[in-house]
Amino acid sequence: MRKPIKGFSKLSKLDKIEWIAATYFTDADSAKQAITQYWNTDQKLQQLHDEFIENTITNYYLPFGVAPNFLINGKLYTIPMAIEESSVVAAASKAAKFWLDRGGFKTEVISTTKIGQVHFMYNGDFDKLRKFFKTVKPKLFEDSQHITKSMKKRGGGILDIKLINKTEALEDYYQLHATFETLDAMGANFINSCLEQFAKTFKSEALHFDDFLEAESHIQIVMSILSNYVPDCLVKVEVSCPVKDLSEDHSIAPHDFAQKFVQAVKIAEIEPYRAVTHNKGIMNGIDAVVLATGNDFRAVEAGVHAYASRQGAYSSLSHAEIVDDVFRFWMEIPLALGTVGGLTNLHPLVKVALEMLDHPTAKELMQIVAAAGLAQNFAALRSLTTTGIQEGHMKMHLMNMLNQQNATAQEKETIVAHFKNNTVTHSAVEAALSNLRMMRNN
Ligand SMILES: CC(C)(COP(=O)([O-])OP(=O)([O-])OC[C@H]1O[C@@H](n2cnc3c(N)ncnc32)[C@H](O)[C@@H]1OP(=O)([O-])[O-])[C@@H](O)C(=O)NCCC(=O)NCCSC(=O)C[C@@](C)(O)CC(=O)[O-]
Ligand SMILES: NC(=O)C1=CN([C@@H]2O[C@H](COP(=O)(O)OP(=O)(O)OC[C@H]3O[C@@H](n4cnc5c(N)ncnc54)[C@H](O)[C@@H]3O)[C@@H](O)[C@H]2O)C=CC1
Repeated sequence: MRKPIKGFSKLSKLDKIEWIAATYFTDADSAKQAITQYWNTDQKLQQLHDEFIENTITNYYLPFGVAPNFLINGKLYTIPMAIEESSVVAAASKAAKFWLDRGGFKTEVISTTKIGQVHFMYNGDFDKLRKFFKTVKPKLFEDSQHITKSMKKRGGGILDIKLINKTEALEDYYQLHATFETLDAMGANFINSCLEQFAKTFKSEALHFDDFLEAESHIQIVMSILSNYVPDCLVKVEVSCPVKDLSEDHSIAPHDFAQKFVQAVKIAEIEPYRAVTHNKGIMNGIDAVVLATGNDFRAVEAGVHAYASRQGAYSSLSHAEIVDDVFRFWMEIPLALGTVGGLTNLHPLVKVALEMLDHPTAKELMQIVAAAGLAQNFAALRSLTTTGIQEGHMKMHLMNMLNQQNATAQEKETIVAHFKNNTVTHSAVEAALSNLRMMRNN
């Protein structure tokens, strides 16, 4: 029977590994070897990674790939992508190359407002609370000046604070609902610091507000936190071209392709089962760039999916139409991103990614990330509505399958050549490899 451990966090990295290896693995030495082989030989670099999180025992590598040829508002980018799934980078690259000759991606930042809330409980007369809020509002701004000073100088800060009555949904529940402009920062720390200051001022000032009865003056602050739902931090991305220009090969007529493509998008607009997978395809592109640029993909994921449900049912993030023989494919997506703060100035590969993108502002990064998402969606839908997804995906997945079978470099070369003209499936790869090995042994 395994026992819990006390004080694990205080152990050294080596002692943590020793304990894990001894407790959970039948072959403790191999486990230790598997864990420590990913340590970086540069101790300073390793320490930097160790200190990103807590109880770090090793590094977990993700491939860092690039998708070239992204023409966004007339500027050419090579987009860095950190992702484990085969075919995503290839798909983004292929879509970028396709749209390169058709005007590229047109993007526009619609808004950059972020939101934070102080959630509190008040048992009393709402009119008195409203009056108190009006009186205290200037002091909420004033008391947070030590936090907002530099952000204000840069052109950002607190935009507004509102009192919201939520008692119809939950007894005694109110909010201070604040909006912020955080410029090049994702803003979590700035917003949370402001909110905690609002909460402090709000609670203490309530104690001295003359109109409140004794019970009313004791406001209970439940929590102060930014929201990852950012429907007003929105970017738009679009591609379009005459339908006749959609043709690449002659397997499907451009008009038929455009119609089928639009139908596929319409299905995702009205059918949640399909919409989730459709949007997953978009997030293939978005998450990979968000990760490579050191941004918070959980925050982005949560916000994007909430946005996809904003009309009461989960729906497609992207839309398509054919008007006057012009094909148009677009989406609006909420993205709270930073190009300063967080990991952006710390992780050496994030610095590489940001330099590769020409040191973008947060607004520029929103547009680049959105283009990667739309490109991915275009590539997936083109495959789905023409060849089927498996052909391209399995072609890219071939190397993983060969690695699983411990194929040698020479075997890989022969098998890849074989599958240039044959359909890749797990059983076909296994059969081809075993044939090759049998022939060699005879
Ligand atoms: C996979 C491809 C691109 C093959 O497409 P292909 O036509 O066989 O590729 P190709 O060999 O003719 O090359 C054309 C271009 O594709 C790119 N490309 C091609 N191969 C590579 C490679 N090895 N490394 C880097 N880039 C590559 C590259 O840009 C290349 O141009 P070049 O560089 O030669 O000038 C195509 O079939 C495709 O786009 N498929 C879609 C794949 C996809 O969406 N994958 C995501 C995983 S599936 C999923 O999770 C989501 C999904 C699909 O369920 C979402 C949904 O349902 O909506
Ligand atoms: N719910 C959530 O999403 C939460 C996320 N986080 C984490 O917070 C981190 C991001 O927080 P941030 O506050 O963005 O990072 P941060 O606090 O590390 O850096 C941002 C700071 O950089 C400074 N700055 C310098 N130049 C600037 C410019 N041009 N524009 C704007 N600010 C500039 C400002 O002081 C700003 O507050 C992420 O790692 C995220 O994972 C933390 C708590 C909750």
